[in-house]
Amino acid sequence: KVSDEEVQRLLSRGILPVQEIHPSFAQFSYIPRSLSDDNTATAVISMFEDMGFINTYKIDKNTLARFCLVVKRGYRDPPYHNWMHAFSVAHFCYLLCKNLDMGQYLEDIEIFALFVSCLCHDLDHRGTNNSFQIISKSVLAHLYSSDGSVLERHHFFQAISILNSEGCNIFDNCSRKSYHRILDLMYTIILATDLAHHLRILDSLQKMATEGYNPNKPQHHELLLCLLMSASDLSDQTKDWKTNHRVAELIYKEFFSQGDREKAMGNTPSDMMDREKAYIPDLQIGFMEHIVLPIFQLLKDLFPGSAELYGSASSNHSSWIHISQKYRAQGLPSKDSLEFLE
Ligand SMILES: COc1ccc(Cl)c(-c2nnc3c(C)nc4ccc(C(=O)NCC(C)C)cc4n23)c1
Ligand SMILES: [Mg+2]
Ligand SMILES: [Zn+2]
Repeated sequence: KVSDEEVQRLLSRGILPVQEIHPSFAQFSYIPRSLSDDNTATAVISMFEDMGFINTYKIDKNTLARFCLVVKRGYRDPPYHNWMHAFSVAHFCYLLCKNLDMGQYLEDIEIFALFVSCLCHDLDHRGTNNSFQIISKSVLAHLYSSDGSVLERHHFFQAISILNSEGCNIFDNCSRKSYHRILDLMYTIILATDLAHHLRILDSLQKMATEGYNPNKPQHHELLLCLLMSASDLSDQTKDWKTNHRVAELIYKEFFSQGDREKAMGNTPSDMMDREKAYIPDLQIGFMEHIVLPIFQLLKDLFPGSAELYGSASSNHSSWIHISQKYRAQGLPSKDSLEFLE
């Protein structure tokens, strides 16, 4: 799938320092989606280098290059859940490591596993959610539905199968003990990307933030990894308004396609997936109030240095409220795409 020429071409220019990719590459304000697709694999290798993982885990450069290209090709091209989403999620994880003193909270191997999980967390996503797998009786549902988190289990096993393919195992030079620890961490972290899982641990997350993080508690390490993964998965919400509403357009394009398919199967889609019923501004306001803002509030409680992330998410929330009032007043149908925002 990935030729030796492609691997050599990726390595030919050597590992680019992150500053050469963009002067503000390591700032929270940087928009990873502004990078062109053919520079993303190079940027991933630069992030591995900049976080010291290539040295610490003795990663062979050819193996790393091939792994990055195979993971990139392991994504399909739905409107939202594509490689650019995975790349932006991994970039945000990199920002957290560079801007917050993560080493005071987590072991290096946990941060390493988190970054690799971000890259792999939505592998082979089809642009439909877990309930669609069940109602459509998809192959994935047949494989994993008894345990729940159908898609997330698939994403994890896709990552394992990439690691097991020729010349792609970036953990080759790790000890057996580290190898098993990394895979256990990846399983926990990728399964945690199911929003239903996040909602289940929300009380424990609030409790941890209230009593204060205790690096001596393994449970706190696991909870923090889940929180950082969810925050990274939703990091588009902490960027500028242009990114925020562009991403909303992609998500609802994906949702409405699923809704169309559910109708074609004779099923009734949820309102947020029904292009005839969805009022996007209000759906966005609800999602930000129930999911996004609480996550970045927790992050702010645990890492005061991350306050600006809550600030930008909050200002995007205000923009949606302004839009909701403005267009509701004018009675404009919301089922048109979000062009009215341009
Ligand atoms: C962290 O895992 C995921 C998985 C899939 C998606 Cl699409 C997202 C995601 N990423 N950005 C968004 C935005 C801007 N709006 C969303 C509106 C609704 C939902 C949704 O799934 N609602 C049902 C649930 C609460 C029971 C997800 C949304 N979302 C995150
Ligand atoms: Mg996912
Ligand atoms: Zn995701």
